[in-house]
Amino acid sequence: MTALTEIPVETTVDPVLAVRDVRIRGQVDGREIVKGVSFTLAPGKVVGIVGESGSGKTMTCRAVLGILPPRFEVADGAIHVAGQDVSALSQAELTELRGSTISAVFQDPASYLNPSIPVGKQVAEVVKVKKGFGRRAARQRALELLAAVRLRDPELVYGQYAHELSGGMLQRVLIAAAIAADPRVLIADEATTALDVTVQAEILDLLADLRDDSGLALVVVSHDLAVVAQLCDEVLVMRDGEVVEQGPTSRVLYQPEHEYTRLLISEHEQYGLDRFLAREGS
Ligand SMILES: Nc1ncnc2c1ncn2[C@@H]1O[C@H](COP(=O)(O)OP(=O)(O)OP(=O)(O)O)[C@@H](O)[C@H]1O
Repeated sequence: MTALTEIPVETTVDPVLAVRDVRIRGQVDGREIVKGVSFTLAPGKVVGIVGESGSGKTMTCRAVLGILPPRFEVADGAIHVAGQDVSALSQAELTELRGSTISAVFQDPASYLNPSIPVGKQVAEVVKVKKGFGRRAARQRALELLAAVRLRDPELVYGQYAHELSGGMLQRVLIAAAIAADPRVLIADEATTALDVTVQAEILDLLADLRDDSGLALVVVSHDLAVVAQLCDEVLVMRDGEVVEQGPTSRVLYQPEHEYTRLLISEHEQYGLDRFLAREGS
């Protein structure tokens, strides 16, 4: 009889996000602005999307979140979130999916907060709506979330208004709101772009901790290769709606095959990517 230990163990984990040959088209002029993007994301993994402005990074994310702007459509391909084909979902089901299974933070956090409601209350509101908590429990959970994103005095921050907080603190509040319903995927679209280098590094560390502690899978969109180098397992390089190169981050950064990737790397060397590459290689 075969010993149990000799039976091969299935190690493949179901992806939490699978994007297959997605094409996005403007319905007015028929222009294809994303021309076939594919990747899969397993729990606890991080995929990065880099490329110049207008290359289709944000539109790809918006398609994944089911929030393309009016008159844009996914013309071809498929998106599965936690095994569900998003094209088969109703608006109500998509709304339910957002926040609870897949969530996002963008640049300019202040614009996502109501200026006249204390920020903690806004996080508590997400907990109430998405988790069905009562008022007191939602407040308690919001305080825990503010602590989890390493805001130093959660009680104080809870009652503050957006204009009283720095950009880095606001981004932490937004991350707290984004993870309030325990999503499995978080999209960070240029989430650290507007922040100074030290605060950016702190937010990237925070995202890495969330990945390590809860198996959160991340999609990190950035025009900054150094950000992607720090966090991502796999990277997609986009230009004009096309993925010109894709693969494990270390391979793409060490042995870029595409001329455009080489250009991006040389442009970033002055921002410290060279230091990252030296550390990885040593
Ligand atoms: N709301 C919109 N209405 C019309 N066109 C849009 C809209 N948003 C994006 N586009 C167009 O879609 C294309 C892809 O834009 P997208 O925002 O995805 O690029 P990106 O790579 O995220 O750039 P950036 O780094 O500047 O955010 C661009 O040609 C852009 O002009």
